[in-house]
Amino acid sequence: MTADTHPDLPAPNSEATIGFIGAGNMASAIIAGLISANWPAHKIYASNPSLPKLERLTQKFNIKTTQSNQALAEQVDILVLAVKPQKLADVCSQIKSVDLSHKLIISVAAGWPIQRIEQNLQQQLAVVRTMPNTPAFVGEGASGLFANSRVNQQQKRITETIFNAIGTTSWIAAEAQMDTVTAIAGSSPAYFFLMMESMITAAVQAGMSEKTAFELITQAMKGAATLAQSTPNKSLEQLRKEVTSPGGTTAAAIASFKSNEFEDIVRKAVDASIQRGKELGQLN
Ligand SMILES: NC(=O)C1=CN([C@@H]2O[C@H](COP(=O)(O)OP(=O)(O)OC[C@H]3O[C@@H](n4cnc5c(N)ncnc54)[C@H](OP(=O)(O)O)[C@@H]3O)[C@@H](O)[C@H]2O)C=CC1
Ligand SMILES: O=C(O)[C@@H]1CCC=N1
Repeated sequence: MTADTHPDLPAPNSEATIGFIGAGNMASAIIAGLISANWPAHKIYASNPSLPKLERLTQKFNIKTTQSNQALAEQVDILVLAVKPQKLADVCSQIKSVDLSHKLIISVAAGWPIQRIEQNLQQQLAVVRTMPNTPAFVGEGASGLFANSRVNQQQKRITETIFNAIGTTSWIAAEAQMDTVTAIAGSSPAYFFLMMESMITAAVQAGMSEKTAFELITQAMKGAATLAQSTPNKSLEQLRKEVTSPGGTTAAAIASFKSNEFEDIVRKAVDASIQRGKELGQLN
């Protein structure tokens, strides 16, 4: 056996059992991605305190569900911690008696450092800390991944397989950067939604129908992102300048953004998110 193989985990070919503690938004998005990627439904488990969310997942995907986190933790090869950071200590105390040493632990919780997860579970474990985002619901997620030193290559590949099912994945070199990943990728869809909401409000005030404004604005945002991704030889600044005719309409809007310190507003928001991530990682 090499360091890259693990006796209890099959190759990353959807053969392992995977269980989600917490059957909310992120768990549902990842489960939907796994099902689309042909992960067998009978190898996917979810646990949650309230039944309706479990029933919805069973109806939609025919996965296995339980209200017992402990039973789920005992059953699966890959355990995904998908509860709010404020609930993670409770979950850890419910499952710490389970021997997790041969399992891969994946956390999607904001803030919580891997070391704190291990401390709360009272075990040294192979843990991947991840930060996906809600565009995962449409297969367009962006997930940052960080593995501790106990995670082997096979476990890294299986983590990539899971998160590639909901979008793109980027391995992050230092765990300290995970709060930044949260600020710029986990949380950022909300910033873009706020931007689009604000633009729709402005367009409606200028007399346009909300429907037309929605169509134009969402497509413009999607198009700008696609253009940036498909033109790697041009910087974002260059792309921006190509829109901005001297003395034109864009220049007027950009000047207004700048005079209202848009860049400073964005920097402060990202810093606030990073700071909150650090706090969530320490809250009891
Ligand atoms: N939403 C997002 O955009 C992103 C979220 N995350 C992270 O993902 C995690 C989950 O967030 P999200 O899916 O949005 O949250 P949700 O509230 O949608 O899901 C959390 C789920 O956990 C359940 N839950 C609560 N207590 C327990 C418990 N003791 N045992 C098992 N399940 C429990 C809740 O059940 P009930 O509702 O019945 O109480 C709920 O279904 C968070 O840690 C968050 O930081 C990461 C990236 C993006
Ligand atoms: O707002 C939050 O705390 C979570 C983490 C990233 C997105 N939602």
